[in-house]
Amino acid sequence: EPGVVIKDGWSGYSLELFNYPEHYKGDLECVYIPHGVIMNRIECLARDILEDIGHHDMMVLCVLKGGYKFCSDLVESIKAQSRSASRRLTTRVEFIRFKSYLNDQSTEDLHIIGPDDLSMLKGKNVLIVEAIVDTGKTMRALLQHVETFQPNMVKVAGLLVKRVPHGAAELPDYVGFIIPNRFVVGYALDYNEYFRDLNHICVISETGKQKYKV
Ligand SMILES: Oc1ncnc2c1N=NC2
Repeated sequence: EPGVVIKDGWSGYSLELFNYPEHYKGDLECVYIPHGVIMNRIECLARDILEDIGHHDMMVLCVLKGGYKFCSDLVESIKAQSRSASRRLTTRVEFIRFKSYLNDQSTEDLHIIGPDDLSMLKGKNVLIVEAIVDTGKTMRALLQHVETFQPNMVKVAGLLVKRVPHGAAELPDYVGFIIPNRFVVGYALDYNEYFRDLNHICVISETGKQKYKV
């Protein structure tokens, strides 16, 4: 199975059934993926990752900002499961950001902000951790960039893969959920920097879109 598939018709859970920050009352449509479901799915991904690349020291490349919660919880779960399997596994985390500059054409130019020197990746098992993959552009740009540092192996973990037209041809190696083409927030996914402090993955309401529009 490539991941938990959420169908287009999924209307999410009613907000009244869940706890979320008071200041977002009225700004959300529904709870799309509750925090507990996210966490359990992450434990499964951690187990698969450990089986595949847990025999070597691991270099985790966290794609900011959206990936910081997924990365933190995933690394914790990998460490917890490697401890209980009494494995000695060091997991180092590096952070990179993408600045997609819109030049005068409509094309975007993906520019990686982060440590210029990623030579510490040489010979290592690298795990790229992204919260959401839609077009797959950043994933491909990052894979290309990482390959130049001659890692031993590179794998990609994506919490969410969005079904978008002309979407990513290839899926990440580890997929949390495959979701419809809707704008989701929460669990570090933002809308103009809002909703990162929301634990569940939710769909933003029209009110919320207007309220936090820039
Ligand atoms: O649904 C989304 N929510 C937040 N951020 C992004 C999304 N898709 N690409 C980037």
